[in-house]
Amino acid sequence: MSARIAARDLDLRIDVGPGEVLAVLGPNGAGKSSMLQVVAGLLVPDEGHVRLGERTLTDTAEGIALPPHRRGVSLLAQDPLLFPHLSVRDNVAFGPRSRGADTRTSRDIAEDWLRAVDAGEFADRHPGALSGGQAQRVALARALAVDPDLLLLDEPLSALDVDVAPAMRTLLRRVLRDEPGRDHPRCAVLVTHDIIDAITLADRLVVLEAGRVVESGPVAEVMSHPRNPFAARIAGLNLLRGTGVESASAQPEPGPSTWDPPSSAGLAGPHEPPMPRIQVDDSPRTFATVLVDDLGVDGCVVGDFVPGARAAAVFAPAAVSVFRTRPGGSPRNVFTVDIAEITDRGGIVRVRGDAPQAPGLCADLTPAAVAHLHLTIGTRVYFAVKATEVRVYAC
Ligand SMILES: Nc1ncnc2c1ncn2[C@@H]1O[C@H](COP(=O)(O)OP(=O)(O)OP(=O)(O)O)[C@@H](O)[C@H]1O
Repeated sequence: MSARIAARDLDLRIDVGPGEVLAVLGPNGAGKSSMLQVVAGLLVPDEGHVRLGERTLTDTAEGIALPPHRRGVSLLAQDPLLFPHLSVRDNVAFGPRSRGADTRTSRDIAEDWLRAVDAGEFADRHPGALSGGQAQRVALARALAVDPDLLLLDEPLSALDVDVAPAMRTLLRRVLRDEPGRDHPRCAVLVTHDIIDAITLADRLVVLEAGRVVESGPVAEVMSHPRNPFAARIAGLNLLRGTGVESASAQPEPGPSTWDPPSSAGLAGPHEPPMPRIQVDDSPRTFATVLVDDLGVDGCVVGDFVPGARAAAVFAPAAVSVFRTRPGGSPRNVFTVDIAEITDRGGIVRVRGDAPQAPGLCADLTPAAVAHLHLTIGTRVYFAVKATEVRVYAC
């Protein structure tokens, strides 16, 4: 699809491969729902097209705008939007019936899908007698009962209690991934705020910001190499962006080092060096610097890197050591940080602070290290990270 909508400052181009599940993430107002509305036929862009396989659903240049029910697309929204006066069975049978199936066949289809989403026992109830999780399962059955080629999911788990969401996620995975009896897998677009949804359900991820695609790629690739602050935040990584310069000064430090996995959560009091890293390869490392304002951040080059072009320096909060006085000695990147937030993350304490060149840098410490360093909001500290823990790439 491609869509330009001036009133929403939207200018998007997104492709989904056959059988692929695409997760769409982005901050509030980024254009995620508008994108789904364009694909579902609820919103006509100023300019653009939507194609599904061989079929054109929208083409502003050709004056084509198929109505929602003729697109072969189902939209499952946050709100199940079931018809309150119909039984669950008739809610699900409504789609096949309005596409010409007789009453008997429509009800058989409905019952098959209700069983597939573990909601067969609710067939005779009315929506008012269902819990939120049950209603959402029925809504999924209703979306699938019309056998769509494309399923659009708009935060389908966000209205569910935390204890119900995992079961719905498992169910979505089953219908998206392992669906029996379909000669070609259907594709799906999943709008979500939850990175776990993207990791567990999607093949690829796009990140929207201000109506534009700012990241796109396989989920693991985007999460390990974010190029945009929003993607870095959901990936749980620190990201600084600046200009790439070749580095003469940064030298690898002795000893094994790697990026994945980061060291134990233990790290990083002044007297507590990071745990040894697991050596994953012996290939020689190329070091480079990302110049962020007046600060050079040294790191290992991974992937593309062009001196003089924009580059990202990325490191895990677990790789950061925190000091009360500026550390000297071995070559490290050092940021002067004023602590803005200290949060408990279940045995790990995340310390977030603002450096002049980089607001919102994070370090993960043990509670003992936080106590030992007497850290509180407003404390000035120094975040240090070895060049071997920083990945540098074009962005
Ligand atoms: N009905 C509307 N009329 C005009 N502008 C709208 C309308 N709905 C949304 N917008 C604007 O379009 C832009 C994209 O909004 P959209 O709802 O698509 O974002 P979103 O990523 O889905 O946000 P959220 O995560 O908050 O649901 C925003 O600037 C928003 O204010």
